[in-house]
Amino acid sequence: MFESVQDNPYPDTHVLGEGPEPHPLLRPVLPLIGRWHGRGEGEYPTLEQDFRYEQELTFSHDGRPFLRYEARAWLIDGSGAPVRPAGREAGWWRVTPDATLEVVLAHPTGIVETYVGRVSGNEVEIETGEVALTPLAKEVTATRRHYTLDGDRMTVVHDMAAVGRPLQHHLTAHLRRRPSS
Ligand code: HEM
Repeated sequence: MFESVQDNPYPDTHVLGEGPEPHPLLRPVLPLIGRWHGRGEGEYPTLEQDFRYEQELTFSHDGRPFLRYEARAWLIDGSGAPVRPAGREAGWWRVTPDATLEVVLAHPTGIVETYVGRVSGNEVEIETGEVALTPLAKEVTATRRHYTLDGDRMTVVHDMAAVGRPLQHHLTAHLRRRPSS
């Protein structure tokens, strides 16, 4: 039987002050909540060329002590015109009672990462515990992300150890919080 049902009574929100009250354990990560958009630059020693990209991130919650996270990026040319879609990822940022972050991220490239990290003031740092790869995924053995928040601005630096190279810079993005709508 297909019974008629109502809208989900537990929606996510990415706007503080709208929707469910944030769980008290989310206090250290409240500044992340919102939609962010900006530009970045990337490199890796195995790549012939550096690249530029644009990226959108969303951190939202449903009143429980974790954030839902989603990010999409696309490459841009020197004039800022879109070239092609690039990295996408989605996952969950759990905040424990001692304010440790436990993060799980999944990528369409066959990579799943678990991270542990901390918030100190305006800085958030997470480092992989484990990286799982599907059979055709590129070899990634570790990654580290550093977020620096300054009100409605956020800088994200992403280092990775991949394809036989030690942990080093892959991406830096400068994002602004989008006005809530
Ligand atoms: C903003 C997000 C990202 C962008 C814009 C980006 C962009 C790129 C680009 C342009 C390349 C060169 C190959 C190609 O043209 O596709 C590349 C390679 C690569 N990226 Fe990223 N990337 C992003 C996120 C990530 C993440 C999250 C990971 C790992 C979890 C990752 C791992 C790799 C690896 C392993 C390579 C291949 C290196 C090689 O085979 O030499 N990237 N990335």
